[in-house]
Amino acid sequence: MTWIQYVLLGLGMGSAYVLLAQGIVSIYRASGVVNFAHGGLAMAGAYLYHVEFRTTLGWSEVPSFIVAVLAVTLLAGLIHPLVMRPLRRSAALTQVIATLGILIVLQAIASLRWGTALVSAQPVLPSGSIHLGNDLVLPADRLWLTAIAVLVTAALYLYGQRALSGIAARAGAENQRSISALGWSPDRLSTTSWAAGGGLAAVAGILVTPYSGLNITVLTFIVIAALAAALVGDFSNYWLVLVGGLSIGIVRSLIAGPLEQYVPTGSEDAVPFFLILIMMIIRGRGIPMRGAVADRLPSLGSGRIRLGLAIPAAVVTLVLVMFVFSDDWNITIGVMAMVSIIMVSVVVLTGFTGQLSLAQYALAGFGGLFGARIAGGAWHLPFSVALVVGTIGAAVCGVILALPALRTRGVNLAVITLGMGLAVQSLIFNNNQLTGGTAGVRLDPPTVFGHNIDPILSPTDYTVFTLICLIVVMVLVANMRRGASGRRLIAVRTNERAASALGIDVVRAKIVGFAISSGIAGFGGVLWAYQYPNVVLGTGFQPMDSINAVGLTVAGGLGWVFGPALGSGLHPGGIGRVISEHVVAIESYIPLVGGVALLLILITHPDGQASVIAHGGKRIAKLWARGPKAGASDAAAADRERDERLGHVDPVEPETLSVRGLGVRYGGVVALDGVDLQIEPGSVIGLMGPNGAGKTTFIDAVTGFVRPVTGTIHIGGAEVTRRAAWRRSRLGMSRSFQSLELIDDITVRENLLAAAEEQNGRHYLTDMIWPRKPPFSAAAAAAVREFGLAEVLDRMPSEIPYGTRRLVAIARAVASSPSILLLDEPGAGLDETESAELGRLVRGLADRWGMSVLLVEHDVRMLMETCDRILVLDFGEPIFEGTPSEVAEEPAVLAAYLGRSEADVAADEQTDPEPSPTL
Ligand SMILES: Nc1ncnc2c1ncn2[C@@H]1O[C@H](COP(=O)(O)OP(=O)(O)OP(=O)(O)O)[C@@H](O)[C@H]1O
Repeated sequence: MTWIQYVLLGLGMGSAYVLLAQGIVSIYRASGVVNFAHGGLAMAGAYLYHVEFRTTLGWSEVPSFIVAVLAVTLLAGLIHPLVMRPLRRSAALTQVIATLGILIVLQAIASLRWGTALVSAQPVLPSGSIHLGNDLVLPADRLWLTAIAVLVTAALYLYGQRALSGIAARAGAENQRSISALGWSPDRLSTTSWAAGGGLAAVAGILVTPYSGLNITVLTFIVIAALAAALVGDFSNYWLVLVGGLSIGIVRSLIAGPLEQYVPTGSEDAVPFFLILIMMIIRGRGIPMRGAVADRLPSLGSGRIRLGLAIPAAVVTLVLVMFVFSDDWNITIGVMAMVSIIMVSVVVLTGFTGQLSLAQYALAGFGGLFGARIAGGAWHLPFSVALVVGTIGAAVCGVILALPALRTRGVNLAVITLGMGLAVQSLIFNNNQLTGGTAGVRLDPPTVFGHNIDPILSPTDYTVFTLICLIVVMVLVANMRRGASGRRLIAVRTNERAASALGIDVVRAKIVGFAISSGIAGFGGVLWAYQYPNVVLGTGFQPMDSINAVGLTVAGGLGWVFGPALGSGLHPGGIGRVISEHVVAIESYIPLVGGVALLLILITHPDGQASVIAHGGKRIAKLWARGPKAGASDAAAADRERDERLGHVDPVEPETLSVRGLGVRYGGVVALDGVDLQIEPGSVIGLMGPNGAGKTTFIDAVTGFVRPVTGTIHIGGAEVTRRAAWRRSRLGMSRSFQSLELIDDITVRENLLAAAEEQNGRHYLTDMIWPRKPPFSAAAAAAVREFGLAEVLDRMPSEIPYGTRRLVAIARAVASSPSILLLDEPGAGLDETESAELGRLVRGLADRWGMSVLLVEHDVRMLMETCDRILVLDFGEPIFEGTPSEVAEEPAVLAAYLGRSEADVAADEQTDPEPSPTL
């Protein structure tokens, strides 16, 4: 009986999640943005109603409710044009971070106006109990709440299905242009959805506060449950969101009730996280599907350390700290250095690897926890050991965190990591037995080489130490960026499909990215923990700190190693604290200033302060040198000469590709059925067929991007049918993509290097100490020469003409010296002369390099002139295989192209025996 009672009680809280989640989904459906500030809007509504209007002004319930909901509706309606609209062309990552910036601002305003203490609130809905018999009592307010949730769900569903503006809003999330073409203004629709979503958030906040209590963090983090519910409905299906939200409410209620004795304390807060985790494992994909839109990502620095600037800057800072500044200033600089180290972990993970984690302070906390357990408590091991153990421990935790990231990406990963941060805080950091609860763990003062650097007694020494640590971490990460491992991580961030095709083990790259980033966060966490004699994990490493860290890193420059140092100035313990103490008392305004500054920077310079400095620096250097520097051009010429010297063609390892009975289905669509093909070394086999015949699917299946339902694939004697794409690449199979899929964030040279260099896991560590920019392999150098790319090697792919980019894509596929090369419409978009030249180059790859080449092309002339044999597909089935002249005369082929019967085509042939040049 108790169980049913708890289920009924859980419906109440679950309904609040549903209301919040439906707001998130409405905003997402219209504008494509996951609003992490939704809990902040709910909080604003709740404070306005319960504190401002009901308590302070003494208004009655109805006007308080109406005005509070309208106020938040207006606020959300303004957020769109003021913040989100200017960012509509920015990276999805930037937009998510903008919503985090809004959350920071809302929290800062709420804390200034209403403080941080927990406020209890009067019930809003009619109270009383409904007796259901058998001692079952259902509080009437929960029933009301559930009814409201169901009604709102039904209303949203009907609006989305029936109302024209609802349908247009839904279409707008996917393609803003399509709805403009239909005469709707995407901006107005998005603004309306933001306003409506905000209103719903306010309703949810007002109604849920009597059960949850009210302070600035409670409602902010209820949003995690709402995000989990939204995820159940895949941010689109309102009814599934209802089921998800109610289920989370019920499970939480059961955990707080009859299941309490079986689960650790704090488990109810972890429920949404585990639900999200399960959803990800069921729904996620290892590699994104073809057609997944490559997002524009924040731009990246080159990782080059300008010694002429870096050494003087480091020396001056250290001299100032040691001999000029007071202890007070030095404490601030120490805080900024420690925060910067944790933020460098964000650069590695989000900047370089493209994984948005909102749990970096949880990882820093693990570092602090392991370090404190080793150095405090019974062990009493030295500070240096604590640093090592904290770093390694956090890196191991990061590997565990990486597991869900292997099947998800982008915003979903942000949701899951935010949930994880909260779960870690509830289950681990607030657990008395593990962390000493509010008393914390006592630590001995740190010593380095026997020298006491106690942060309380000698803060300057501790600051000098943390600054040296920051410099070392920055150098290691800059080295990594310049080395093979940096290229690999960036390839993964930019395009997982292209990375796999280059032989990069995407899974390993992500795990390593998480491990290195978490190790750095853990290292920073140990330093942070040692600031105090007693480390209290529950308050020292909070989920909101993780959000701030990402925000500040973006403000500083997510793609630059020195970005965190710039962003850390906006940290509450940073420069603002000193100004507050010595100039004007602004301490309580620092979070607000930080949040507003973040939003302004995002809108004006989405790539952060570092990008402005880096570009300004480049411009000054150019002016200074008045033209390219002699030294630089000498180096470039030397590079070129060395590449040229290597530029003779070594034949590749000869291998035959054998495909037997290949079949692929996409749901009900049979994309390929029983296709056989053999390609011998030194030959070019063409694959042709009308649009949708299955040509790209064939390449996808052979190279490991789509799993076939029937058939086998062999490279030489080795069967590879079930092997991952990157493994096939390493066995000598390379491909190009119809849509090129170049790695746009690195230069052409780095694109070729990423393909050509040996894929060795050891580089992830060695690069940090000694990054390598190896000369091109013989194959890559020959490709550069044959494809005429020497002049564009040091340019970004986006800076070179389209035709040259197509050549870069092929050169990249050739750079690893593959035995088998599959080219997917390499000539698309080229004019006749360029196509003819390309055909000759492809022929050369078979004749002189000895490759087994598959050429998919619509340009029939190029196929006829280049291929030894041609296989023709139609509706996924092989209809003919033969020499080019046999293909040109085959009625079945002409019939497939012309959409006519074979008999008609044969009859035409008799009257006009000339083969059609266009087929
Ligand atoms: N991810 C997918 N989900 C469902 N169907 C798909 C998917 N990808 C391809 N298809 C379908 O499979 C069939 C073969 O498509 P494919 O792109 O391989 O043809 P193609 O010959 O390469 O066409 P094109 O010349 O236009 O590039 C088509 O009917 C296509 O609609």
